[in-house]
Formats: sequence, C-alpha cells, structure tokens
Amino acid sequence: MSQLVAGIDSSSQSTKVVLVRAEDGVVVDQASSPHPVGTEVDPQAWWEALQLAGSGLLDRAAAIGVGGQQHGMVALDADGAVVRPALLWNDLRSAPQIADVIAHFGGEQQTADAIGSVPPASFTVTKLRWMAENEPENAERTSAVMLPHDWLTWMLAGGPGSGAEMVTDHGDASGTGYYSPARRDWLPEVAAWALGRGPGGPAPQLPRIAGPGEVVGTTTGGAQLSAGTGDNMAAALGLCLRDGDVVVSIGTSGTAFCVTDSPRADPTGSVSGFADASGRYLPLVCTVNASRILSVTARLLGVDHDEFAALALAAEPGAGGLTFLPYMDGERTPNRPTATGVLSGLTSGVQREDLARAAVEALLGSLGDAIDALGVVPGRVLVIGGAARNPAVQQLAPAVWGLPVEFPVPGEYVALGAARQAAWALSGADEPPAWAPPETTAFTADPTPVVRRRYDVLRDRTADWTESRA
Ligand SMILES: Nc1ncnc2c1ncn2[C@@H]1O[C@H](COP(=O)(O)OP(=O)(O)O)[C@@H](O)[C@H]1O
Ligand SMILES: O=C(CO)[C@@H](O)[C@H](O)COP(=O)(O)O
Repeated sequence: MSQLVAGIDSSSQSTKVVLVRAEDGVVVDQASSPHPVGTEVDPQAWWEALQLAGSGLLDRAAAIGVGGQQHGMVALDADGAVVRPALLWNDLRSAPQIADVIAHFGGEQQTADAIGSVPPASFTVTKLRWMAENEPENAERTSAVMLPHDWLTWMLAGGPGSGAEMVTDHGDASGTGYYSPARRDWLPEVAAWALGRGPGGPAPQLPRIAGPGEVVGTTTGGAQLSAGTGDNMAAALGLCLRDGDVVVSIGTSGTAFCVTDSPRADPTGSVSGFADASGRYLPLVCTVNASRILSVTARLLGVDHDEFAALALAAEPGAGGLTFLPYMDGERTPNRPTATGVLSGLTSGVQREDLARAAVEALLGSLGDAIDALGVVPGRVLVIGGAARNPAVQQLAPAVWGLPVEFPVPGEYVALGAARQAAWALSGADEPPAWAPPETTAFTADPTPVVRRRYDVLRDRTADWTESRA
C-alpha cells in the first residue's frame, strides 16, 4: 500500500490538513479548523487548531510538512515560551518602522539589495523594531524569533524543553527582512539591531535554514518532518508550476507571484524578492484586502457568496459608474497603511447589482495592479484561493485583466504543496515527486479596459490622502 503524507496550511483564517498518497499526490482525507479573528494571535491557538484539524489524519502520515502564513513574529523567551501574541502579516502597526529599516541600510536600493525587498509593515523585521520601540521589556526578553510555520514544525517535534531543533526554510526566511536572498543566509546582526540591541549586541536565536527536501526531525508519533515553508511558496509546490506561470491567490491576502532562477531586488517596494521552497526564487506582490472585499460587500447586501455573484454578473461592466477603491484595512501594495476604502460615482440610480459588480471590479483592479507590478509577461495566469471559487471572479477576471485566465480545480494548494515537500523529504530524492499538475478550467472574455482606467484614476487621485482610521 502507498505511503501517506500530510500537508498543513496554517493560514490567516484557519488550519487545513490534507492527507495524500506520497506516490501521486491523490488526496485521501482532509479537515480544517478555524483561527481566531484578528491580526494579533496567541500561537497556541494555531497549535490547538492544528491538533483539531489533524486529529485522525496526522497519525496516518509517514511524513508531514507545514505551510504557514508568512512574516508573523513569534518571539520566544529563553525557555521557549511566547513573549507576547504573534503580530501577523496583516498587522500594519509597524508601518512607521519601515523608514528606520530603510535608513539602517542607507536607502531603498541598498535595502532591496541586502534583504531582497523594501519591507512593507508585514515583514518581521519591522515588527521586531516596533516591539523594541513600544515594548522594550518584551524585546529584552526575546531570546529566539520564529515564524508561524517553523514554530508549528518545532511544536510537532516536541516544542519547548524537548531538545527539538528549531528549523526553517529559505522561502519563509526570505520574508523576515533579516535574511539575504543573494547570500541565501540569515543576517543575524539585522535582527539584533531591530530588537534594539545596539552595535555588537546579542542576536536572537534564529532557526537553522534547511535545504529543500531535507528531513528536519520527527514528530513525537514518529512521522518525519520536512522543513515546511511560507504559504505562497507551498502553493507554488502544490500547483507544480511551469516557468512562465503567474499565480494569483485570492484568500485573506491577495498575491501575484511566479518562480524564477534569480533573486529580485525591487527598490520601489512593490515586489517582495522571496526565495521559493525548491532552491529557486519567488518574486511576489501582496495586497492586504482580497476575499474580504467580496465578503464585506455581500454582508452589506445581505446575501451569500452565490447570490452575490449573481448580482455582480447581472450588472453592466463599469457598475453603473460606481468605482470602489478597496483599501479598507489599509493597504500594503500600494503602501498605504492608514488608507480606508473609497466609493466614487455614487448616484441616486445605484442598484444593488452595481455595488456587487463594483466590489468584484475593485478586487480585480487591485490584483491587476499586482500582476502588472510583478513585471513579467504571463504565459498562463492561474487563480487559486477561497474567492477563486466565485463565479463572478471567474467570469470577470479575464475581462478586467485583458488576459485569458485558468482556474485550477478547487483545492487546498498550500496544504498540498506542504504535503509534496513532505513526500520529497520522505523519498530522499533530489527533486520533488512528479505529481500531476491540477486540471484547470480556462475562462476568456472581451476586455473591458474602461474598468481598469476608472480604477487607476481613483487610485492615483487618492494617493496623497491621509486618513485617520476610526
Ligand atoms: N464562493 C466564494 N466567493 C467569495 N469568497 C469566497 C468564496 N468561498 C470562500 N470565500 C472566501 O475565501 C476566504 C478564505 O480563503 P482562503 O484562501 O482559504 O484564505 P486563507 O488561506 O487566507 O485563510 C474566506 O474569507 C471566504 O470568505
Ligand atoms: O504576507 C503575505 C505574503 O507576503 C500573505 O500572503 C501571507 O502569507 C498570508 O497569506 P493568507 O493567509 O492570505 O494565505
């Protein structure tokens, strides 16, 4: 009988676990469990969600891999206990510290050259700096810093007091801001600086960075553990990407990314120059407002996802003149951490259908900007994530982007990619197993450039607005 491996996606909203056949990646079982709402979460909640979702699955796996939301700051004291709740990727309170980081490296290009990115507030380095400035006693007590996925891998290996090694991978390490994608190594002195430790001050312990396909430990139940990775890197593995593919993920975050052979160093801050989980690189553009644009609008309209899609599809392109700039929770790309949403073009003739349509066009406008910022000519655009299931997104994406778009069969591609990494580690091979890429459905439509033009005007007109959030 084929061996089974498990893949975990500990993402913003929930933990998902898939149990798959190591030989071909066929899913035999899966489960999920929700996370608390908010941008500051006690990591214990992820551990409890993992145990709930993994119950009856993890004990059947010969190897396990963990994919996790990137960037979250898990600060640990000398005993391995968490110092404070984790600050997540979508917690933008550390926006003022971005300037400190850029000044530390001596400018935008120097920052991008050193750490692969001009870090938005999502990156761990800005969060450490925020803690040093606002909670110096917590910064002082911090003896090790981990990320959500590697903390969970460590917990599976036994956690504090067990002697288990702390291990991460290049993909997730590259989202910290104290890792050099060019050198493929930590910059511990940057982590020490961020914690306010002064020149020559002690660096926090950082997990060892494992190579792709490495076995990094075993669970208390005897399953092998792979290094795990960030959720976007795991999705790239789960989709078995081809060169030229651009992935757009519409979950809590919106992301556009592709796999490349060399690292990126974008001084504008739009593209994060990540490493991937296979020894290559993963330039990525991320937005903070994504599927929530649709769910908030559906809530206002009092409808579920399917009714919302029907309303949006019943409206004309351009939503009766309504344009929605969807930076409701502040925004990361473009860097507008204090922004709020803007509805423009509201007339007394507005219909519910127009509001639904405007929300879908807003989501696609924002993600269209993300695809453009990536700066590659896509061979294929593949759309995944919870909101990729929405028929209005499927039908309108090719029209708003002016590109043919493919939707892989709905699946948990982050968890699947983590499982593929586990199967790779289990095999001891040089390459990940050659699982079949997912089936896709292609959507085409006549382009509606007026939608992007109106969106661009509203985005640019509001560029210097300074909002104070309620
Ligand atoms: N049919 C749908 N239409 C729009 N949004 C959807 C639909 N189904 C699920 N979602 C949204 O997808 C989101 C979850 O997506 P997911 O990719 O699992 O997120 P994450 O990985 O960030 O936790 C939820 O916010 C949910 O509202
Ligand atoms: O910050 C980023 C990428 O840089 C996000 O993509 C997070 O990794 C969270 O992902 P989801 O929970 O939305 O999948």
